[in-house]
Amino acid sequence: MKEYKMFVNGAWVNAKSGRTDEVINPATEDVIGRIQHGDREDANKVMAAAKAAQIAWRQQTARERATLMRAFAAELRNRKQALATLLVQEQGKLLKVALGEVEAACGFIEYACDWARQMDGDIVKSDNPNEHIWIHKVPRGVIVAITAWNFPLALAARKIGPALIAGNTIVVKPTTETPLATLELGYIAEQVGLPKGVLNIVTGGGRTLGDALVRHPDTKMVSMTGSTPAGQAIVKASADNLAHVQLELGGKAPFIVMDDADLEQAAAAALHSRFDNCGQVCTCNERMYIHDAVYDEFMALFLAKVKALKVGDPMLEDTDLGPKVNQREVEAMERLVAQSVKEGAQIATGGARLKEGPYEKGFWFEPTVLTHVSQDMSIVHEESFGPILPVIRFNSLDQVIGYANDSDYGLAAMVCTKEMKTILRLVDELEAGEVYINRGHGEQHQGFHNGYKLSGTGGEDGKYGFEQYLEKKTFYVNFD
Ligand SMILES: NC(=O)C1=CN([C@@H]2O[C@H](COP(=O)(O)OP(=O)(O)OC[C@H]3O[C@@H](n4cnc5c(N)ncnc54)[C@H](OP(=O)(O)O)[C@@H]3O)[C@@H](O)[C@H]2O)C=CC1
Ligand SMILES: O=C(O)[C@@H](O)[C@@H]1OC[C@H](O)[C@H]1O
Repeated sequence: MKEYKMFVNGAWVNAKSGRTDEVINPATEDVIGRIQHGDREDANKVMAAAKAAQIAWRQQTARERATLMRAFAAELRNRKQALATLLVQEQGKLLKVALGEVEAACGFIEYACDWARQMDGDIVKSDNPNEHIWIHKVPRGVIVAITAWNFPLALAARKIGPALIAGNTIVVKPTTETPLATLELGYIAEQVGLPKGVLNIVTGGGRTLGDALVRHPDTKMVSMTGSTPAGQAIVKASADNLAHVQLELGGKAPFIVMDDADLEQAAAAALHSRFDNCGQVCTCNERMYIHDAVYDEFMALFLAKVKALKVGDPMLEDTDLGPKVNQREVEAMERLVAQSVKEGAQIATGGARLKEGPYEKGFWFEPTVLTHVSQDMSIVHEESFGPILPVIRFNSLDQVIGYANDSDYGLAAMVCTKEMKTILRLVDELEAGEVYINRGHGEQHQGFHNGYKLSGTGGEDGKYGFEQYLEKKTFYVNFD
């Protein structure tokens, strides 16, 4: 087991409180790490360090910052196996998914580095003679990054990359559930010679340390990934300093199989998009709509695939699902299934927590498919963020667009169809920021990960995500 301190101003420090928290392995319930329990006092110290460091950091050229960050990404890649193993231990994700997460983290940083010589501004003609209007893009200052437990390393890199290339400094607060791989980034910062105070990593509860960071007067932007309630609390807390807030929150993505779909392709995509990372991906297939004309054929294909899924040791190559991340989450699965059955749903497969034999320790749940589900049931509207899939039949495009939009969320949607008219209608009518046609979920760095409704605000990734780490400054230069 490893003891971690907080990485503040280039040094490893203890929390002022002297308190620590344990991190457990969700597959074994073993304690695998101990972290500092930071709080409001620690927030002031780390913000002062980040603010002081930002002056020299923004004065470096973007190319110099990118050179350092490319070295950072290269060292991250050098440590891929060890970091992936740590991600498996703290989050329970499959080793192959964890290896992909480390690569995604490298990619997020390298994508940001590509922007180093793309940052531009505007020169605009003035209405006044002998006057220029210059619109400059400048860094915001200190960025606070708050991340969730499902892809902790990638979510941190997604924010660190653009923040630092744009000339900001950053304070990262990972979730107390899965902070270890993120803390390892401090050692990489040391190794590549990132100036002190540019990257800071602190640990502690969101409602205490996180809240103090959000409220701090020197916080110029908060980029948070997590649940909708936490995101809403952050917006309220940021009102005092009016920090720019970028939120990636909950989702309830519909997976729609039209009557003209390639059913084998659709079944494979639906399976991956529900059970990837044990259903703990924000863009997962959270509710599936199957056209009446293909329902029986599709469900026979799909259920056979679900029943073949293997739940077990996430380190093993032939495992399909690891454990849920903690006790609270696996109990939430039990609650959701019980409530669904009470409301009239039927369990087509799965439905129970695994507790016997190799599952005696850990937080295991069966891959679950619910049928005879109606649109008004709670499972169709409440995010499960786990291996539970309600299935609903539909008989027209109008009906299924209405079902899909009947949600407080609007992060992602998946639609299997070959019909161009259908796809073009979805551009206009589907209330989701990210739509996948004929494939399952999986963003790319150059896209734009953008939640509608209660799924978030601001969006991140790509050109539009990078731009949010820059502020505009307009000069009216008169030379009469
Ligand atoms: N849209 C997207 O891209 C993604 C969305 N998610 C969503 O995240 C949720 C699961 O992640 P989970 O970690 O449980 O989410 P939480 O909202 O519980 O926590 C996310 C982060 O926010 C912190 N936090 C919580 N409350 C506050 C607060 N009032 N002020 C400041 N910080 C706070 C947490 O700290 P701590 O935990 O230490 O208390 C944690 O670091 C799901 O709803 C999922 O849909 C997940 C990944 C991606
Ligand atoms: O946050 C999520 O759940 C997804 O955006 C996930 O996070 C990092 C990966 O690259 C994405 O698939």
